[in-house]
Amino acid sequence: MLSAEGVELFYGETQAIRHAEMLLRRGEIAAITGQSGSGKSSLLYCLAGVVPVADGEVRFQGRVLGRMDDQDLCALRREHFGFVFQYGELLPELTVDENAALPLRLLGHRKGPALAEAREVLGRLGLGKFGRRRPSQLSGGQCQRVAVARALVHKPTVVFADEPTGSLDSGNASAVLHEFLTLARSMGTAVVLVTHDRHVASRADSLYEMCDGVLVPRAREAV
Ligand SMILES: Nc1ncnc2c1ncn2[C@@H]1O[C@H](COP(=O)(O)OP(=O)(O)OP(=O)(O)O)[C@@H](O)[C@H]1O
Repeated sequence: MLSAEGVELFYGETQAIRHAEMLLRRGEIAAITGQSGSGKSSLLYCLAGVVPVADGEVRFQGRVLGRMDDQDLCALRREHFGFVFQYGELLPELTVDENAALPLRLLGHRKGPALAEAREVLGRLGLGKFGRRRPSQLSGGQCQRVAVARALVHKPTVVFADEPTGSLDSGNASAVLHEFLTLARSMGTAVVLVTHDRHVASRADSLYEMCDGVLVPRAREAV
């Protein structure tokens, strides 16, 4: 469904990704661990078509992202991809419901049905009562759940999650991650999860380690 074939990425003289090979199947949860600065986030951006690769190809459902024009790539990302970042990156002026409904609004859904969908997903994450609050009125864990709801509300094909629980304490991180992966699995959504946390990575179907720009597949027992 999503693949990287010989992907290379440079920032000026710095080579961030060296010939990365990866295959993500429908509904698969893949985790990428590795030291700070090893290139995990950079690979995520390549896979999501956010940065153009210097060499090699990223393919999504048979289409080479690097050969698509900006408009088509944006439309593909909007429909098929979801994103969760370390700090939820919620919009402070919108309510929780409105934040979670954003991807549907960007896809052209009317406000009422989009909010109803958002409330349904928020409810599955235990936030049914918080829809009318602003993000500033939520805890860190609740904000990350809203970010998860926003990433999944449009039932994307794949969610890219960059340290989605990195800002939370370990108990909270574990709970949010469990809810995130359970919801993604129930929707058949694939996840590429970047994390420093090897325990978090052990919940994935497939594991990779990024070592100085080189992506190395790892056996589950190695974690
Ligand atoms: N915009 C940029 N311009 C120049 N160099 C960059 C840029 N972004 C990242 N880098 C460099 O590319 C390399 C990989 O960075 P990247 O953020 O992908 O690593 P990471 O494994 O995600 O790190 P962390 O776990 O700390 O987030 C690092 O050497 C970093 O300094």
